[in-house]
Amino acid sequence: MSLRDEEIQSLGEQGWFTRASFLGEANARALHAEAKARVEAGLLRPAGIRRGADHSLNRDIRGDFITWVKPEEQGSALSRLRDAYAALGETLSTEAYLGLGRFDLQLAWYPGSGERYARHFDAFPGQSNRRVTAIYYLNPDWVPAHGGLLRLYLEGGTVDVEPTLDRLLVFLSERIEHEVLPAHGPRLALTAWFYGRNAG
Ligand SMILES: O=C(O)CCC(=O)C(=O)O
Ligand SMILES: [Fe+2]
Repeated sequence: MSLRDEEIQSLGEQGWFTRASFLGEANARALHAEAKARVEAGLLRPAGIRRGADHSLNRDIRGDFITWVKPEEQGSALSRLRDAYAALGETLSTEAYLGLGRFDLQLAWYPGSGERYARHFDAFPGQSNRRVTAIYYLNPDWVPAHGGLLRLYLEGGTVDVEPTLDRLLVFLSERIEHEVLPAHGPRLALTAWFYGRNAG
């Protein structure tokens, strides 16, 4: 894969870019079916943020359900996405000089009863080797009333990204604070966190 000039420029200047169509509709629909099957098989667990000494989950801060996606069968749509993310990481390293290494892949599902994920960073300078966050959205039936927009907090104000089928969003994990607004329809995404090349 290759990055467009405006994507490299946006990443360098603003710390993010989005591409409305990443793998094409047929691939996106196949991925949606595989992701949904994992949800329906009961493989996802409440994410949440640990709250104090009792370690209970604060679902008001983070209401999604997640599972880590391990390397999967060749030929599956998920393995094609993993390959596409690997190619994205290499391209970001060569064309945007980001020096990325391996990545973790997570499937996240918001059932759609108003769950959200409060404003946060994915990484803090010096505390983590997470360098780049890439999110691929899988919501074929999304309409504005479903909400679940990803709000980015930028220097000049906020930008809201629609979690529509086949959309890719890429941002610098340490630089872009963001928030998932309440989801009133089912919301699926596959997120990759890329680590620095020298990370353990
Ligand atoms: O799904 C999204 O749009 C963002 C999720 C998120 O911020 C996270 O998992 O850290
Ligand atoms: Fe995040």
